[in-house]
Formats: sequence, C-alpha cells, structure tokens
Amino acid sequence: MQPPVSALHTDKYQITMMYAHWKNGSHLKRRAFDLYFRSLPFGNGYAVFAGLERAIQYLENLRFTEEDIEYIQSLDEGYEPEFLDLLRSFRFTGDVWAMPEGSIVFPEEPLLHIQGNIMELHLIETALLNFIGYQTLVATKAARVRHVVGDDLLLEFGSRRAQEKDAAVWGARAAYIGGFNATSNMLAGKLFGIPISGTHAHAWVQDFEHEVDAFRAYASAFPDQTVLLVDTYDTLRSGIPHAIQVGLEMKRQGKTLAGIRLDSGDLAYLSKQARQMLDHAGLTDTKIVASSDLDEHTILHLKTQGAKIDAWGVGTKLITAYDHPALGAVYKMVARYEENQWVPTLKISSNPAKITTPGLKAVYRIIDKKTGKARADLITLANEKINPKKPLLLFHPEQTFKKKKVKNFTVIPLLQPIFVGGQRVYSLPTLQEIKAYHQSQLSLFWEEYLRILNPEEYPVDLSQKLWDQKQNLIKEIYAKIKQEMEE
Ligand SMILES: Nc1ncnc2c1ncn2[C@@H]1O[C@H](COP(=O)(O)OP(=O)(O)OP(=O)(O)O)[C@@H](O)[C@H]1O
Ligand SMILES: O=P(O)(O)OC[C@H]1O[C@H](OP(=O)(O)OP(=O)(O)O)[C@H](O)[C@@H]1O
Ligand SMILES: O=C(O)c1cccnc1
Repeated sequence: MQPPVSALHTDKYQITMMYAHWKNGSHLKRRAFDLYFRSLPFGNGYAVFAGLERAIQYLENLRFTEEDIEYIQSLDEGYEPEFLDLLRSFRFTGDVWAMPEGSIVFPEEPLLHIQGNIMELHLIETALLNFIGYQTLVATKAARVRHVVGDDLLLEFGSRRAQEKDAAVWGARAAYIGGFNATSNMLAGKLFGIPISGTHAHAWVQDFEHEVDAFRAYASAFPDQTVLLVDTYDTLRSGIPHAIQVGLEMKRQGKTLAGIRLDSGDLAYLSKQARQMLDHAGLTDTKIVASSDLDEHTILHLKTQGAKIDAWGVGTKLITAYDHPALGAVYKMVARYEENQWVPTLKISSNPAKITTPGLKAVYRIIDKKTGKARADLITLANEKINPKKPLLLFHPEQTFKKKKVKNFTVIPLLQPIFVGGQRVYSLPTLQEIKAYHQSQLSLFWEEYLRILNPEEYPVDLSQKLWDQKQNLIKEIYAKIKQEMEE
C-alpha cells in the first residue's frame, strides 16, 4: 500500500467549482462522467488499460487533512468556514464502474463511468486522468515491446530516467502488466511483488585496476546470478574474453556464468560474436542481455539482423512513453440527474470527433462464436439489452453506410462495478491475475489488430438507440441556440 494521495492533487479550478456549486446550493446534484481517450498512442491498434488500482486506493482514502484545509484558507480567496467544514468531512460517496486492469481497450469507450455529486466528481478528475493516462501509456508501450520479442526475457530498467518517483514505481507495475518479466526498481518489487532483476554498472568495473578482477570479485559475491557487463573498455577484445575467463573458472567450481550484458555498439554484430565466443568456450548456457536506448523498433531491427540476444533491458523509451508522452485521456459529463431521472448531456465541438457521446452507457465486446475472436465493441444505452439470438447490425458511427450484420455471437460486458455509494464492492485482483488476464485478452483479437505497424482499426460502434440519442441531442442543442439567437 502506497501512502495516500493528497486531496490537493487536483487543479485549482476543481476546488473553485466545488465552492461555487456550494455557494449556489447545487453541490450535491447528481451527475455522471465518463473517462476515456480519443486516439491510440504509438500508432498501436489497441491500448492496455492500467491505473485502476491506484485510482481505487485514491478514492478510498480521499480526505482533506487539517493542513490541506489551512492551506486552502490561507489562499485568502474568501472560502467561507462552512465550506471548509464540508471539506473536513469530505468522503467519496459515488458509484464507479470500470474495465478491469489489463483489459484491451479502444478510443471512445468509457474506461471508467462515475456517478456522484458534482462536487466530488469535479475534485477527482485531475488525479484519475493523471494515474490512468500514464499507466495506460506505459502498459501499452510494454505490450508493443512484448509483441516483438516473443518469449524473450524483458527487464524494465527505467527508474533513473522516469519523470520522478511515482512514475518509476507505477510505471514498473504498468510495464509488468503489459508483458515485462521483471523490474530493476526495488521499491516496485517490495510494493507490488514484481520480480526484481539486475546486473551491474560500469562503475563496478572502473573501480578495479583490471577488468578481470572486477568480474571475478562480482562472481564470488553472486556465484548463482552473475551477469557481467562487458563493454566498459573493449567488448570483443577485453570484456568478453575476461567474462569467458571468469565463466570457465566458475564452471570448474560447478557454477554457471548466468549472462553477459552488452550496453553499447552494434548490438546485432556484438551479440553474434559474443554467442560464438561463449559457445566456442563451452559456455553455452550463458545468456546475452542487451540494453542501450532500446524500444520496440530497435529490438525488431536487431531481431531481423539475427541478433543473438536472450534478454532485453529497456529503460528510457518505455518509462517516459518516449514517442507519445501523453495519452490525452478526457473526463466528460454525460448525464445530469433531474426530477428522478438521468438526462443525457452533450459537449459540442467544431471538431466532430470531440463531440461527446451522451448518457449512461454500457460497453460490450462482441465475440464470434465460431472463431472465438472479437468482432467489435459496441457501446449501448445502459439499460439496452442485446439479444444474442438475433442478428446484430453494426455500423460505423461516422461513416454510417459501413455496416455489417453479425450472427452467432456472444457478448461480454466490459464495465464492472467498483464502488457503490462510496463503498468498494470490487475485490482487487492480484498483480499476477491482472497480468494473466491481459495475456488471455490478447488471444481474443486477430493479429491484424495487434501488429505494431499500421494495424487494422478495430470497430467501436454505437448501438442504433445510442446513435439516435446522440444525433437528436445535437439537433436539439442547435435548435435551442438558433432560437436563443432569434429572441
Ligand atoms: N545493429 C543495430 N541496428 C540498429 N540499431 C542498433 C544496432 N545496434 C545498436 N543499435 C541502437 O543504436 C543506438 C546506438 O546509440 P549510440 O551510438 O548513441 O550509443 P552506443 O553505441 O550505445 O554507445 P554509448 O552508449 O557509449 O554512447 C542505440 O539506440 C542502440 O539501441
Ligand atoms: O538505455 P535505457 O533503455 O534507458 O536503459 C537503461 C540504461 O541505463 C543504464 O545506463 P547509464 O545510466 O549508465 O547511462 P548510459 O545511457 O550512458 O549507459 C544502462 O546501462 C542502460 O544503458
Ligand atoms: O541492472 C541493470 O543492468 C540496470 C539497471 C538499471 C539501469 N540500467 C541497468
């Protein structure tokens, strides 16, 4: 368990809106929000949802401390004492539905749906987007790396380059969900039970007069898990020969040199040479680890060049989501509770892709019974039933002439209840279960959606009823604007 996240981990405007609602007497009005993203990162065909556990911990422990209240008071913005008292007793009281962590998810579908009073719904926006946006990015990047390495060992080495501590620790967890085998971050190991792994640094070698003495000393400290970094001086002429010398000494003592690590130069050429030299010396069980600014693209190239690399250490480009540093997730109001019923609300934008989909919704994955593969995701009204015995007509929500009829299918509801009335009703899966769930979900998708370059676009469609509701609301809003202009 991490220390609780401060209630002040939010944007100022959330607090000012809370206050303004309170002043207006509207702070307890019930509203509903969806959290989703609009486009996929890294040109990938899907994203891996992560960050839910962090979000749950945050919501469960959300409190304003006395120091938080003093700080708000010190701003001298005229917050009345009764409002500060309200903050003193603040607890999250809402209802939350979410996709399970490790889910394969797509743009426009609600990852979280939250109902509660407007005051609490404003407060939590910033933190939820912060946690889920980042962790989903890293889990997705990790899944891309996993996709290109097959069954090779993947080690997360990013802590030193992460955007501060939380990113290192939660990024290590997200990478593990997305397919990494281990992390070098001790704290992530302790907090989440992720296997930890590591070699040694150049400084270890530099600290000795002779490279071979450094290797020997390290091997004697860790005879069962020695991985020697061979590029401090000259990989082929010094590092590998010295590692072999120590590996053979270990062999005579009944031990095995576990591996060598290459951290610079032409990793394809050097790994092929290293493999030959190790094999020639009889060290066939010694593995080759590579690191050095790796990502899915470099790794794929190294593989096509026939690199003899068994394990990959990936740091900077994974933990910083280097080529797509923000998911751009959004949190939008979709309904207001008025006179005992939910009224769908909409945000219009000049960019049609940014018009929100109004109302309370459910998300289903449509699985073809014959192939066992996913055909599409379908967003429906919350209370709409899909009859799997009847053919289902799916259509593209913008290019509506693109249609297909699906028969012989099953539907999987994707959103699970997490909180009811502020109480958690969801038991947190273990990290191993989340990782295994992610793996199992991949097998529901055709390879065309999973490849890392120019994947096919997976259909996320709206049901006819939801589509109609959205169009009608757009028309209504424009009619109202026109009428108001004319008045
Ligand atoms: N055979 C290869 N094909 C494609 N890319 C490679 C190959 N070998 C290494 N790379 C990548 O090329 C880049 C090499 O970077 P660069 O030349 O800056 O550093 P380096 O060789 O690691 O040396 P140093 O770390 O000492 O600067 C790294 O991103 C590495 O992953
Ligand atoms: O390259 P990354 O994917 O970020 O992986 C982590 C890097 O961190 C370490 O290097 P170090 O901090 O010693 O610096 P370096 O980059 O100069 O090797 C390690 O030797 C890797 O090169
Ligand atoms: O254990 C390693 O080899 C390691 C750990 C962090 C960063 N670079 C390398």
